[in-house]
Amino acid sequence: MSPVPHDKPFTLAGRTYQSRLLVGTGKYKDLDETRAAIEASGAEIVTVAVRRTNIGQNPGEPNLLDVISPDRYTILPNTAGCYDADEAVRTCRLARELLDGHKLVKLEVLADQKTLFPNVIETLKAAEILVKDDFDVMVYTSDDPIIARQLADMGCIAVMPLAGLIGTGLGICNPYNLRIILEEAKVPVLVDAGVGTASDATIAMELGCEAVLMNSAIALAQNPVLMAEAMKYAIDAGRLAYLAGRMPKRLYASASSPLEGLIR
Ligand SMILES: CC(=O)[C@@H](O)[C@H](O)COP(=O)(O)O
Repeated sequence: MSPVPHDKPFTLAGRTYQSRLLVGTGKYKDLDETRAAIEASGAEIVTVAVRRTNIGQNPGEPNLLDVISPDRYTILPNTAGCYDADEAVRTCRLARELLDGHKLVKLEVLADQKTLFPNVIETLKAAEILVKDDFDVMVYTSDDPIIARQLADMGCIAVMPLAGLIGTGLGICNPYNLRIILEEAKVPVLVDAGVGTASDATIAMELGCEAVLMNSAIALAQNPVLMAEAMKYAIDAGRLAYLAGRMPKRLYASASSPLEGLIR
């Protein structure tokens, strides 16, 4: 059952999830810390950078899947470290081979190493090829509503605009663009990248995102396991607040206690 009563389930590629928090596996001290933090986060979907993490392509070396079992978690291979469409497509095909025909991928095509900003031209190219090749494509993109719309129209199953640049922890830099993306979304919108602390995740969910993906905020916290747990509650709190509907903002005061019936 969902931790948020009366909520519709979070569904991706025909599968439903209780948790709306997706987590990465990079930057942890060791595999034990990775496992403990992911467990504390309650996440059911774990993303893995295929070009940087051994999921079977280097036999004899420690394999992440021995710690994060595909029997327990949905593994979401991602194309981190790819700078053009060809590289990203090749990486997704490698993941499909390594994971026995697995179709769900997170596409990210980056523009340069300093900003790790999405290269949207190459992202659109890669998305088109991967969708035709029968992948279920979740796509990391800029917070540009027009690009987000094109990616959804092309057949991506989820769009993942950044909150801020990867690894910056700056939080949601442009909530107004996210609002526009969310208003016209035809597929689930997940914030991906830039979350720094629990309140950032809550804001993303309050805005109406279906879920949030993060890595650095948990892995680089002083206590990753505790932060992972904080993120779990932050996501649920944001989702509840979204469903509840916030009060309107006002410029002027409005007394909290009733004015009628006052004893004068
Ligand atoms: C793990 C992953 O997929 C990253 O590429 C992602 O975008 C997370 O970014 P943060 O590390 O800023 O959360």
